[in-house]
Amino acid sequence: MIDSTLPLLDLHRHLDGNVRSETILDLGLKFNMDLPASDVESLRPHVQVIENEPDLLGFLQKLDWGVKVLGDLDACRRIAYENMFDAKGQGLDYVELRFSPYYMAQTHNLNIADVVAAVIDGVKAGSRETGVQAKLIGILSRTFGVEACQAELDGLLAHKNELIALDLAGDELGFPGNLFEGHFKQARDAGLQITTHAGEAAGSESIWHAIKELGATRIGHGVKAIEDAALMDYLRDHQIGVESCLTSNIQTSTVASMATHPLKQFLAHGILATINTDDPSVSNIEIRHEFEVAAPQAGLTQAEITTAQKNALQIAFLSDSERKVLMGKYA
Ligand SMILES: O=c1[nH]cnc2c1ncn2[C@@H]1O[C@H](CO)[C@@H](O)[C@H]1O
Ligand SMILES: [Zn+2]
Repeated sequence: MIDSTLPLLDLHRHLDGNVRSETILDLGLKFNMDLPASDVESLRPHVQVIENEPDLLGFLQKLDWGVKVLGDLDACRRIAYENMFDAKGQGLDYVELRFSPYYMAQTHNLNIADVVAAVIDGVKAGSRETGVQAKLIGILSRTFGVEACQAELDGLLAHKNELIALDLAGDELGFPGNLFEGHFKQARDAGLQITTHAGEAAGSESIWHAIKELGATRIGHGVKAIEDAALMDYLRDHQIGVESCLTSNIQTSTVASMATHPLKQFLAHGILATINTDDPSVSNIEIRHEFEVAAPQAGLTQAEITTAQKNALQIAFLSDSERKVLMGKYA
């Protein structure tokens, strides 16, 4: 259960992995695109995980239609705006929304920095109207390679004051973190914090690299840390937060079953692990489901679920005063 005396946060949520089916259909019509279906039900298998995918890349394909229909900047703004209302509908008090502007810009050749501006604008408007607090994390989509990621970084840094952190997502096995050390140095020099997807498809060495070479102070997924006792201690001792995404990890076949998910062991070890959604519309889940169905299936007790909810407050990219404001609503 969600502890209703505490704020509810989602720290790992891709806004371009949470595009409504109705919006995909609507934008497909608007931009005269050849969609694989013309109603929500028949679109479902093209944009949602129906059965667990054999691997991460199979899962990631399901995000593609959500960005292919982004025919102009208004469309980018729209999905960002709608994400804030989805968050509100789930009772979220604070979200860190992440997005890959290169991925969003790619199909229709949009200007990357303009896509970033459109997303910022949509999230700000949505936040104002819903009262849900939001911060934005820029993503480098490693799948498109080193040069594309530099163009993506340039677009993000053009609006660095509106972003809180930089992430690295996509094909972790095909494009290891060492290819992106220069990118992350630029981001840190620009004042961004770092959280990267690591130890999802690749092993614990990818997590070590993210921390030591990319400067990550939080890790997305981090599942493979469970295979490395020294890393488990390091994460705890250095208060490196872990953004766990239970259902996503099953759907990508990163973890074989909910019962064997390492989140419970992360918490027992004293690691600041949290419960998050990843790509809500693609996974066909929401934060409530992760707390109320997935977490108990992963063996978490109510006390552990509450600890995860508290950990999110601690590791969120918030200043102390912002954290107090968020807590104040529940005092
Ligand atoms: O679970 C995940 N693991 C790795 N990369 C992901 C995941 N979900 C989405 N993306 C990646 O994030 C960018 C869009 O925000 C895309 O690069 C997408 O492939
Ligand atoms: Zn993710």
